[in-house]
Amino acid sequence: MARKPMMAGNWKMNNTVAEAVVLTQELSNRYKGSWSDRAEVVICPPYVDLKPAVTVLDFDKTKIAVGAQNVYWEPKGAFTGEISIPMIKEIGCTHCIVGHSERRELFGETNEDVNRKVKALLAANMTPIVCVGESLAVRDEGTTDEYVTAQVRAAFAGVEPNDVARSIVAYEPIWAIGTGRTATPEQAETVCAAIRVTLAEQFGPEAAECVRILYGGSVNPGNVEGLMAKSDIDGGLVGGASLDAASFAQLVEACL
Ligand SMILES: O=C(CO)COP(=O)(O)O
Repeated sequence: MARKPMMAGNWKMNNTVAEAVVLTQELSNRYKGSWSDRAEVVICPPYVDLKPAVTVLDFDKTKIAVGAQNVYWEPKGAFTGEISIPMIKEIGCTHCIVGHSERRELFGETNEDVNRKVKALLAANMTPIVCVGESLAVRDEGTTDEYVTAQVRAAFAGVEPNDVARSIVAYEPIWAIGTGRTATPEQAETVCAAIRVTLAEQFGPEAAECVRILYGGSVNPGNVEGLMAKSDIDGGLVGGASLDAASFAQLVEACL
């Protein structure tokens, strides 16, 4: 089954509003939706940049979608410092990263939190980009597949197959994030294939065949082609290289 490739940029905690406007203008000048029948492009800026990014990118023109990097599952209330799904949806976000390893490691996000966020986003008809990935210690123990597939099962526990089918999974080995040390295409494909097998076992082969599985971790214009050539890798979730319009454009072109 042909899955539409996706290139997603995770800006992390980078770019003020003024900087975000410049970068999104550069992106908008480059794309103008010319590739949109062959790939989906999403950028995930910090919260304060979301509305300016939606405005500048003008999805109808560029087909570049905007996602948040995190969200809380309750719709409103006394949750100081949190941002709700209705808030990001109203300003035009369609996607949201969930369970990034930085949120799990630095902010104590658990598999249960990830599951709540995934369910709440799907209930709001938004697209979760669910991040999973092992530490170097887990890889050295030889239990990567078990660890990552357990994260996938936990993230989608209790979710209906048709909702799983419209979700995105991003496999991001922690040891490859921001380190310049990319997983080899073979290493990445092995885990992405294991993720798809797990999804098929849990939710049926049809749903599993629809799920886009992205690879993330030091993706750059020099290594993207080899990764994208793998059958279970449907795109990338990119940090550093998404902060520069020219290099992000190269990544998008590589997945067309
Ligand atoms: O964490 C990542 C994307 O979510 C990957 O970051 P880098 O591309 O900077 O390694």
